[in-house]
Amino acid sequence: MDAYDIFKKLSKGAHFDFKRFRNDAVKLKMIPDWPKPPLASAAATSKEIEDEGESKDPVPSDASDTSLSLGEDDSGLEDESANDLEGEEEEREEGTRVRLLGDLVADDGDRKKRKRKIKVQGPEHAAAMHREQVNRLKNIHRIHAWGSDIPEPIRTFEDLGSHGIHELVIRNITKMGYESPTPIQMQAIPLLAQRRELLACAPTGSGKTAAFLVPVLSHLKGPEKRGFRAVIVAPTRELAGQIYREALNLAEGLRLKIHIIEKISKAMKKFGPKTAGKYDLLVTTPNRLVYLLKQEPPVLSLANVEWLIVDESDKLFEAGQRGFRDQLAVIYNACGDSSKARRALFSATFAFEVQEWCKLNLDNLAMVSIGARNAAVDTVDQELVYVGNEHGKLVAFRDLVRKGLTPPVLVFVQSKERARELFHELIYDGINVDVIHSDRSKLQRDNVVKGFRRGRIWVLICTELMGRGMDFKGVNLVVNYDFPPSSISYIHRIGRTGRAGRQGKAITFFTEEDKANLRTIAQVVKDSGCEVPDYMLRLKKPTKKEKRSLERRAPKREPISTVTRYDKERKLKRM
Ligand SMILES: Nc1ncnc2c1ncn2[C@@H]1O[C@H](COP(=O)(O)OP(=O)(O)OP(=O)(O)O)[C@@H](O)[C@H]1O
Repeated sequence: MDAYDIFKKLSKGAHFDFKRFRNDAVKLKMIPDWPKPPLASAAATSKEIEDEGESKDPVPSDASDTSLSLGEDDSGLEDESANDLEGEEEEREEGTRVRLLGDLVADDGDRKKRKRKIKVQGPEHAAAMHREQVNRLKNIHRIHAWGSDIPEPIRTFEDLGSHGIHELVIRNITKMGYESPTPIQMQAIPLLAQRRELLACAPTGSGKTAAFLVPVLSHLKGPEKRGFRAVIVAPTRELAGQIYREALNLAEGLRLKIHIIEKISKAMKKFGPKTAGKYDLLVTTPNRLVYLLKQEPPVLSLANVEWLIVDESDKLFEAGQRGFRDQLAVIYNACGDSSKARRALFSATFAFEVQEWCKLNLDNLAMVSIGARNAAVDTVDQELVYVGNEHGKLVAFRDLVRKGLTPPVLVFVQSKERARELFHELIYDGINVDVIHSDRSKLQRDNVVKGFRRGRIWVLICTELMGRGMDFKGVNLVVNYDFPPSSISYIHRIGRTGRAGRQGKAITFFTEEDKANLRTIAQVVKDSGCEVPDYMLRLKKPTKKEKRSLERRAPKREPISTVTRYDKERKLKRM
């Protein structure tokens, strides 16, 4: 048996790529060296190739650049010829001999296999491949979507054009330096562009604001002088202010009139019947809006509203804030033709009650969730530090300062009083520190936020007020001076750092008082990839009742003061 025979035997049933091995075959004088055919014939259909295979003529003159394949069709996956091939196959008998090289022939023993493979190709095959790619994209970005007719996620911002997004908005996205869409933007924008009602849940700092602003602004297109056509509701005025600024940036050039309700008294004068018509988009907290709507006659009209967006929806629905559902009903009912008004709710954390409410109230609901629900972002390096007692917290914080803090730093405490106390302790330590809580005037709050953004304030002491939605670029460290009341609060607080893919750090102090919630929060820390001591995960789980009571009432703590009770008692004894 010579090499030729061996090759013949070995190549039986094999795929032979004529394009790749033609030179070798010519060198071995297995086939004559014909000139290359023009491209047109290289693109000969599979049917032609198969017909050749049946030909009596051993090597037709234009066969040299076609791939003869067993088990595969190289005519192109989406080529209709694949379908032709299918028909052809049915008529063939088993055991046909197929030409491999020159006069080399092999029994087509793989006939059945080939039949099956060829059959799945064609338009259905292309559709299956496409679905597979979409699924892969969703898996990579951990996009989960539920509902009927969910559109495909976009891959790039260029794809927005095919979803009808206004070209000026696309230009503004680029101007803002956003290079590619975040997972929530990939899926939520096409859904909202189809005017679907939506419940969306995506991690802190993952670009939810743009995910709703882009389709809403694009839908508004330009000024229409019909009054508000979109309303965005957020839980705090600081967050409303932030959304307002992002809306102005994304809407540049659209000439839309975007308004934020800062002061009720101002709004009362502003929205007279003559002026109300000139606004297009309203950003507000629910209390202010409901107050204005409940005036007789209502101070503003939502008769032409087409979009109602709720940011930080689970905060607004939180237990004890039962009122918000009623407020939302007041707002929604004020939207003239409510069937025209589409609603979308966004948050970083998922609440079962919100989902149930949406299922009950929203029309043809779509739900999107990115990654694991109620998880901390994995870009934050987290640490839980036992500090013994209240005095230990001050010592530990001063130790952090001594070792060198890299500003900006956010420090969370559980109440306004404690925010004040900590501020008075730290103000003499020579660090640029300030404090924000709901007792400070609006002007003071605005100035503090501005100062922190501009780097004038290095350490900002705050209450839960700053926990939601606030986007301070480059916060390096979050310190939970007081243990958070729940894992949800923990996720939002530490989410002020490690935003938009940046790295961040979070340090959480705990004492004996915080044992009840320690296990739950330690689990969140562990799930996001950080280390926690095993004993924490073995602690007793808090009951639902305990959890709820902790959420409502933070543990009573010693005042924040360098002078401890022990020192005070000793001082008194000496007197
Ligand atoms: N596609 C993008 N590419 C880069 N940066 C982006 C993109 N989209 C948004 N950002 C930026 O990411 C940061 C976080 O965005 P945003 O405040 O909307 O987050 P979020 O998901 O609403 O967070 P939170 O849950 O804390 O409210 C912002 O500074 C925003 O400018």
